[in-house]
Amino acid sequence: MTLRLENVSKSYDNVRAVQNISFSCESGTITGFIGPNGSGKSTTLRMIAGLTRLDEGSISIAGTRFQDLANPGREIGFLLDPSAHHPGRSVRETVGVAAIMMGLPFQRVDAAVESVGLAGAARRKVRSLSLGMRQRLSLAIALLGSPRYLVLDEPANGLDVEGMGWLKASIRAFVAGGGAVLISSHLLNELESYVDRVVIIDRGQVLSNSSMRELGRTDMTEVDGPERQKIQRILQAEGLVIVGGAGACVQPIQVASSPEQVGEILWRHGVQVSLLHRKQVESLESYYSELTSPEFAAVPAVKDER
Ligand SMILES: Nc1ncnc2c1ncn2[C@@H]1O[C@H](COP(=O)(O)OP(=O)(O)OP(=O)(O)O)[C@@H](O)[C@H]1O
Repeated sequence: MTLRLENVSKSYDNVRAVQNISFSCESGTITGFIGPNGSGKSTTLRMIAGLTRLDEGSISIAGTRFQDLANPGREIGFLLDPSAHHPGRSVRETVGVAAIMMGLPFQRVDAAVESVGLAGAARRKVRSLSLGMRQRLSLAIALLGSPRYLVLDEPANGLDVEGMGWLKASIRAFVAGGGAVLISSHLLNELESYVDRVVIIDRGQVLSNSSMRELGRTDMTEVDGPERQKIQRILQAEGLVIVGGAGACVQPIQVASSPEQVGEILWRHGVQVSLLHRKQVESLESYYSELTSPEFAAVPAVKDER
């Protein structure tokens, strides 16, 4: 059971919002989806929901395109835009409309409203709800059809401390039941405490896709030598991501890979190396900062002049 994106691209006029990205979310796992503002997260999540058309590539939910799902709300739940609900409807009516669309009995509505802690606000109009309450309402609708997948765009926005704890517990319970969750967030310290995998995106491209376990073991390598441009060119040609120190920078080149791999590649190419050592990843936030830092990030591949 997999939510799979393969070579997905999307441009708006001349903005390349998403460029050839691929990753998948397996059942029983929580995948964090992180990146700077404007890096393409919402565009990607909206493409999964069929709200934004793909230019290229494919997205499938357990092998089926979203558009082809017979009853999408029973398969995959979305929390994309908490302000999308009609402001004049009550909480109960809003969930009720969703239940009708999914072909669910109205009896499910009160339980759903209660499960997200909104029983006391069931008759309040959406326009009078706080952002955190709208997030809870959106989650009630996302979970209403007992889907197997959940896609959440910044669900923690507007939640208080208790709300954050509740959100985490809800996501964990969903995954414990065999579901798969894809969640975007800027709260990296929070995210680190409960995701299984993390996909880092910047300028529409996936920079890193690894499990938290792998990330803990992921080595950043610092490497340098008299032929710095050549080192950069060779490592990029071998598919490694340079995260800093390239070009004319005075710092060593930083590579998102192990020193063993970097050393083996450079040895194979006969390049002289003056420095090669491991730089440990301390936290998701520090790893993310290294990958996406404006001075260093997405170091463009140097042209192969050979
Ligand atoms: N409807 C649109 N029309 C034109 N450009 C758009 C549209 N939606 C997004 N973009 C552009 O696509 C790029 C990616 O935007 P997107 O909203 O996917 O980023 P994001 O990672 O979700 O950002 P944030 O963290 O700020 O929510 C940005 O350059 C944005 O300006």
